[in-house]
Amino acid sequence: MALLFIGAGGHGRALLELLRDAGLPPPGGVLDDAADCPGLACPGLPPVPWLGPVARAAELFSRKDFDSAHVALGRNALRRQVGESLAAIGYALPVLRHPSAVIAGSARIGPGSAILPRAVVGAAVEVGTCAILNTGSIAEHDSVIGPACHLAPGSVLGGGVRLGAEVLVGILAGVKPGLRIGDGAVIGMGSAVLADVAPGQEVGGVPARPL
Ligand SMILES: CC(=O)SCCNC(=O)CCNC(=O)[C@H](O)C(C)(C)COP(=O)(O)OP(=O)(O)OC[C@H]1O[C@@H](n2cnc3c(N)ncnc32)[C@H](O)[C@@H]1OP(=O)(O)O
Repeated sequence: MALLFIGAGGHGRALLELLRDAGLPPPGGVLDDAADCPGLACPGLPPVPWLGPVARAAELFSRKDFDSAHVALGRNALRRQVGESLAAIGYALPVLRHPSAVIAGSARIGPGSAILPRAVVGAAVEVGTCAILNTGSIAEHDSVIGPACHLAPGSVLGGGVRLGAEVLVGILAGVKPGLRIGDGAVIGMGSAVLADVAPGQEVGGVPARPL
């Protein structure tokens, strides 16, 4: 059965390329709440038809049109919420992994996560559900990445960093080994994080300070 995508935006396009590079078939359809959604399109790839709003997921599952899905939404909290509701319906949430990603054999990747080109996941790393490890990001050994976190392109977690749920580590940001970053925190792009970050806190700069 075909894969259903949720979200017809830029992250969805990145994942279409990932599927092609991995030699996997494109999704059979996409759900998106935008009323005028044209479907998911990327030059040179077959268009993915829009099948309606996200609320149609249960009906499509019960009709046996789809049995697996991927949430291609950039907003962490929404991606987690939609991923959990799809899992409750019964959808399988496969990990989408680009062939150029390097994932240690001892790492564990949660269902619904996406590992983009040249991401590196080190020894004994644990990644929760519906995470995005974006292009060229690095999670060093023993790091723990909570559900629906996003390591943006080029960001780096030193060894043993612990991220709560729904943390955004911005483009090219770095986190010193062993630190803890609380649920929902935002690490601004280009930051150097040298101390723990509280839940919900937004930090930026070198060294990173509350914004
Ligand atoms: C494939 C992809 O594209 S994945 C994309 C992933 N997304 C990212 O990596 C982006 C992460 N987001 C950021 O870094 C943002 O700048 C945020 C979330 C930290 C702040 O965004 P906003 O709330 O819109 O803040 P805004 O731009 O209004 O700036 C507010 C202040 O913080 C400062 N600031 C913003 N971002 C940073 C940063 N990364 N580092 C240091 N200072 C910053 C601004 O200079 C400004 O300071 P001022 O008030 O003295 O002028």
